[in-house]
Amino acid sequence: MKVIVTENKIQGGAKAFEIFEKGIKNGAKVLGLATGSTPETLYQNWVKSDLNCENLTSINLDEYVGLTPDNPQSYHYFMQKHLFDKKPFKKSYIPNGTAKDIPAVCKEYDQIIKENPIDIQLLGIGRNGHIAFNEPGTPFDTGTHEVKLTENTIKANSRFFDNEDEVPKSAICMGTANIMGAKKVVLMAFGEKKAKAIKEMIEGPITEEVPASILQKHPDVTVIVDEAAAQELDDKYKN
Ligand SMILES: N[C@@H]1[C@@H](O)[C@H](O)[C@@H](COP(=O)(O)O)O[C@@H]1O
Repeated sequence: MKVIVTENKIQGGAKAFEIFEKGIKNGAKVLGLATGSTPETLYQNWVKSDLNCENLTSINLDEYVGLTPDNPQSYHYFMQKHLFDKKPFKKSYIPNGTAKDIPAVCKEYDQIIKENPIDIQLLGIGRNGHIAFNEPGTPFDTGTHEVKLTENTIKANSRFFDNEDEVPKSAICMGTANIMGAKKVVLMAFGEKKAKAIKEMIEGPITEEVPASILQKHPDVTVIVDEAAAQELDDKYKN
């Protein structure tokens, strides 16, 4: 894995945007996109840029079950607000968390990804090492599926909701197998709360208990971390 340590998340967002911009200029057409507070600085750079996205397809990692697209906590809403309102894409896919038949939505999503292989996949990371909503213990070969969120994740994500009870208990998530199928992966992490997960992902054993550790097997991963998230890493990763 290539590790880039930046001073702070503003610089990290600028670095991540550089990678996406270069990739798109070199022909990337399908982007795997992510939500959460981490990619916000990337999207800030993106909307300020003159990059035209009208020929691009986006495929988001996940969506909460039960939240409608107009719910401000939904990932549909997040993407609209942070990117798509200002940079419309040719086609944008996000799992439908309000569908009656969730297994059918998952099957369809796997098919969408098969037909639109992801050129660059953006990721954040959870404090317990989860990527998208692939929680510890999720088999590495899983495709799109409904996930029961762990107490850990519900607690961590409750900061976006009025209270913890409002956090949905499950989500639809592109599985680890789909993430590993992307040609290139860019993972961002900022802040000391991510330091342990970053260390385990890069230096620890590859184990389903740390979902992000599978990325050690991916041939093209760039990790962008600020100094706080990099603090537990071996010095050889610090540039
Ligand atoms: N499903 C999302 C992940 O895609 C994200 O990486 C993680 C960390 O979020 P944040 O970037 O806000 O720390 O939160 C959620 O669980």
